[in-house]
Amino acid sequence: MTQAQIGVYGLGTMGSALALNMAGHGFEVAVTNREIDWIAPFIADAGDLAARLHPHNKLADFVADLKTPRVILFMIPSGAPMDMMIDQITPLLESGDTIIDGGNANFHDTRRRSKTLKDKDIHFVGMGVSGGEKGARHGPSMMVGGTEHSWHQLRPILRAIAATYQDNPCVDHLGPDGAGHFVKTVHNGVEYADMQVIAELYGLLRYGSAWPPSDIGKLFEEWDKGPLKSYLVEITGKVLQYTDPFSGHAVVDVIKDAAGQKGTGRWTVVEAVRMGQSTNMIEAAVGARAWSAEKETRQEMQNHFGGARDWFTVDPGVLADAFLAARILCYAQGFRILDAASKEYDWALDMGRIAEIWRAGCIIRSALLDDISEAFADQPPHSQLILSPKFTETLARTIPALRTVVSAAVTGGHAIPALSSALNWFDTMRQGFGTANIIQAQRDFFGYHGFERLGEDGQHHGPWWD
Ligand SMILES: NC(=O)C1=CN([C@@H]2O[C@H](COP(=O)(O)OP(=O)(O)OC[C@H]3O[C@@H](n4cnc5c(N)ncnc54)[C@H](OP(=O)(O)O)[C@@H]3O)[C@@H](O)[C@H]2O)C=CC1
Ligand SMILES: O=C(CO)[C@H](O)[C@H](O)COP(=O)(O)O
Repeated sequence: MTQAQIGVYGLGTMGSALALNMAGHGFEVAVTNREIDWIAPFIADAGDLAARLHPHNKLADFVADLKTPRVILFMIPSGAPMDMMIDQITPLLESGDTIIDGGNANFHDTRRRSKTLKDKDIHFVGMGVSGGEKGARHGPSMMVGGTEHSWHQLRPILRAIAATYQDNPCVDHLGPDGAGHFVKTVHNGVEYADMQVIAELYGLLRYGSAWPPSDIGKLFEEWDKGPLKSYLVEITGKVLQYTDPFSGHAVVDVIKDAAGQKGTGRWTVVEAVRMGQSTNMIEAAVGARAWSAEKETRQEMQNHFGGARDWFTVDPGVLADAFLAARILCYAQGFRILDAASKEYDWALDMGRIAEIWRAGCIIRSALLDDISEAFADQPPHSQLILSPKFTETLARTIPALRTVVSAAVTGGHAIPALSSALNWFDTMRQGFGTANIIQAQRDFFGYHGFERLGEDGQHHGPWWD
């Protein structure tokens, strides 16, 4: 039998879909799984593609079936399982082989693993994969970090299986070691914020204007035909129009309002803060998920304070503009963190290229990303999207709508952590002279920390120390 061109370890949701995608593009794929009972049913369900899938029950046989230098993709949970598998497989590998972690790993782990394996001349690739099961099966967006050697090995396979946008595969080598996983982490941070904004807009229409879920779904369907076009808007439109077969209610009404989270949103926030940045929309989204999980406390609070919200009468067109403004600000915050990390880790991330490979296949794909890639091509001042001529005009036009929505919602007692964070960030950034002079005066007063005087060099102290 021909040797396999790539091995896929982990036949869960993502690994099995990626293996089928590769086989569907003509690649010979060796496959295995921790629980070997899953392997035979996977092959049985693969139909014609089974001819190019090489199942193995033993790790040593799986490795031996691979062409050298070997390429092995792991699609398993991040953290300890990945370390354990690296320990198991490394003794079976040879110089020049590549291990890929396609899971949502913390990029610090990826950097550590790349360094450790480099000493054994094994290459380690941290690859962000986005698009969920369907994306993995029919075309994901993939963010690759690692060595040029590995990219050379992987490129033909990844370009073949990736989603395409105007014939351009949504995959690229973004930088060394943790670059790919960091970009995926920020992708997910943006995903959290965009989802939270959508949930807040839904809440305003549902609880402020008493729109039934199906009507809100139809509005999202409309929005998906214009500048707000995106995968998340599309699926929200669909989700809201489903009826629960058991109760006959809208499906959203039978889903517990407590959101899960696996860590990537939180990592985005932690890294942003560690680098002296802030991404208050993503912080708001991570926080909102955490608060949502405190359902009992919220119910107790409602008993004490009441959960009533005022009538909210804002035109859907105004909501759409507010959404567009918030979405621009959300992406802008994501790209600011990417820029900061790129400088700190010397990754030389190409922001325009990242926007390009996010245009199809991934969860945050949206019409706006096309404009963002063009905005980066024009080199916006200070690399800031909010200063890009491509967006300043749109922001000037849509911020009044965001202000209208935020003011009405806040006055009416509607919780809108992400929308209000977006506006707060915008208002902070448009003040050439803010209020941090007071912070500096306080710091100097209580701690002799010193401050800069306007137009003068050096550190100074206030008259309170004379
Ligand atoms: N689902 C999604 O939409 C996306 C997921 N990801 C990431 O992809 C990775 C896989 O996710 P997904 O396919 O959804 O997960 P699943 O739970 O569907 O599958 C997990 C796979 O990992 C294996 N596994 C679990 N624990 C271990 C272990 N300790 N050692 C070896 N193998 C183990 C499982 O084997 P077994 O069958 O024996 O349990 C199974 O093959 C994760 O890192 C996830 O964050 C990335 C993008 C999107
Ligand atoms: O990577 C993904 C999408 O891009 C995964 O679906 C991930 O699980 C989403 O994060 P969370 O589970 O925290 O919502």
